[in-house]
Amino acid sequence: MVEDRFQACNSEMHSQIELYEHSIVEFHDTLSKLIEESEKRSLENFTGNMPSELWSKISLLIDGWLLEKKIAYNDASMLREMVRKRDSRLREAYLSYRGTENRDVMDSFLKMALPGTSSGLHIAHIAAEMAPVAKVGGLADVISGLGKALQKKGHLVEIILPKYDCMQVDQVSNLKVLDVLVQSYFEGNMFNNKIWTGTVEGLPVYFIEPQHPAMFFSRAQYYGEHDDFKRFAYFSRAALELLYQSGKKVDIIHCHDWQTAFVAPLYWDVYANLGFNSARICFTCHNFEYQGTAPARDLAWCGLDVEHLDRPDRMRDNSHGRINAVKGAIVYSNIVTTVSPTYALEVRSEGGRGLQDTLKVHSRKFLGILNGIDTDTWNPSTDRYLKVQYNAKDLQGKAANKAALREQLNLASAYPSQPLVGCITRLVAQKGVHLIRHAIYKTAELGGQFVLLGSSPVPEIQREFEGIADHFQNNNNIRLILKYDDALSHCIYAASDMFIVPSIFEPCGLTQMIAMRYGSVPIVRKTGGLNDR
Ligand SMILES: Nc1ncnc2c1ncn2[C@@H]1O[C@H](COP(=O)(O)OP(=O)(O)O[C@H]2O[C@H](CO)[C@@H](O)[C@H](O)[C@H]2O)[C@@H](O)[C@H]1O
Repeated sequence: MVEDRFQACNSEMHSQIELYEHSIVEFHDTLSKLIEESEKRSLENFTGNMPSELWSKISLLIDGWLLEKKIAYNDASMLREMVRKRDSRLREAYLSYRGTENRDVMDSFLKMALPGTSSGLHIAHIAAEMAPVAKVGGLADVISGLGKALQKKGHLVEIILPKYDCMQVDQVSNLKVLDVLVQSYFEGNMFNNKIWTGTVEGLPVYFIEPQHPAMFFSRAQYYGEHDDFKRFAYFSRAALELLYQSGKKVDIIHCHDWQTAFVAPLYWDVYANLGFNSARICFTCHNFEYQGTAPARDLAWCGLDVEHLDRPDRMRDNSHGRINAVKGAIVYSNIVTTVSPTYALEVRSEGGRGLQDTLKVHSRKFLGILNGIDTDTWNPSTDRYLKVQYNAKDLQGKAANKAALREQLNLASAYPSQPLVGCITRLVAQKGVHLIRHAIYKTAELGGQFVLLGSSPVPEIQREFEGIADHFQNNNNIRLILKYDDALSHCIYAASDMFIVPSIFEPCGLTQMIAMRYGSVPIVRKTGGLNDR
């Protein structure tokens, strides 16, 4: 009897739960339809105000989100206030979400708008590289690694990149062109720019495709063009124009290296006067060897005032009459960072490559922060490029990867314990090419194995290493692979026992950190970030 009543009660409860679940499913269906509908409208409101109909949709989206995350209505009062006041940051987050269909974007914004988690900022990185979609070297790793880390902390992060014809489009999800053209100034004219959006590593990215006759980013390579200064001055201006015209209320604009250093003076001398002044500018110099110099008159191309800026305390280079983009960013940014504390000390003297005095004048806003690596991308226990995944507690997998690499590169495999030395680098003077060469010959002499993966933008260095590769062609202990190959780089980190980084100077260095993550012992010169931990 009691049992029967219990059964009846139980089944009633079950049907109630089902009903409840059903209504939530229905609610979400309706919500998705609404979102879909609003997306169909393309981005016609991209530059204008949103009609109240869309604000109702935002409000509905928030309700769904609160329900999903089980957040009490009262805790969300700040969010509701933002809807009531038509807060532009909310509009911004919604537009980014619509542009990318990435739930993380909306999630991180909504999270930040809740009381107690209001540390969230709207951060826009303007950069020339981002891994894995457009990578030449370490700058690319930092843009995605730092972007992801900031997003995890609840900040709304967006990246603005050039739309290179040679970028790895298969690494972008939901790549699509927006139904707007952003016009930007260059050399006395206005040019249209197509704006593409997509998601890379969970981060919303805007790609700018200039409709300029010089086809700035359709050159089948990222850098090394005769008009690089022009290409990136154009991009810096167009990126700011995109932020300005979309009405974004960004808190931090973070620019990187000489290619986007123009952003700092452009922002304060041109855009702040137009009322676009909510942001503060952070400039990170990943390498003071590259400063972006040109005759002073070339500054006018992107709309900067040559007379105003061609002065020793502004953008004039400290040792010749040209203007210097990195110097401009140091003078004009609110905060200037470089990528390790030791390098930050080194660049205050000769390491500054002529900018040491400028850094001294601006020392109060200059600091070195050690880079980190993206531990999701560089993780031997999940790395899809590896033959066998492994971790610090189970190094069996490392031996299997060593065997696999030996087979792939046709190296001797009779002695599993024969040490394998790895090196992955851009082959430029900074990286100590003569020491790398020496290490290759010395390893061969001592009976070890050596695998070098690298390529050089300097034709003489590339030729020299092609010569060494030929020399060891029939040697089954030495292999030089002189190209860029992301998948192979993962396999080398996993297979090697030791990893050399004999840099003459090194602002931070990421390869020694990745090597450690893969259980390969780094052997480095004590310089810059190689001296820090
Ligand atoms: N042929 C190849 N194939 C595949 N992958 C390759 C490759 N050659 C290099 N890589 C990869 O590119 C990255 C290079 O990192 P580095 O730290 O050496 O940066 P780089 O000197 O380019 O950049 C600058 O910026 C970074 C970031 O701030 C600083 O760490 C550094 O000191 C400074 O010089 C690593 O992820 C490496 O695996």
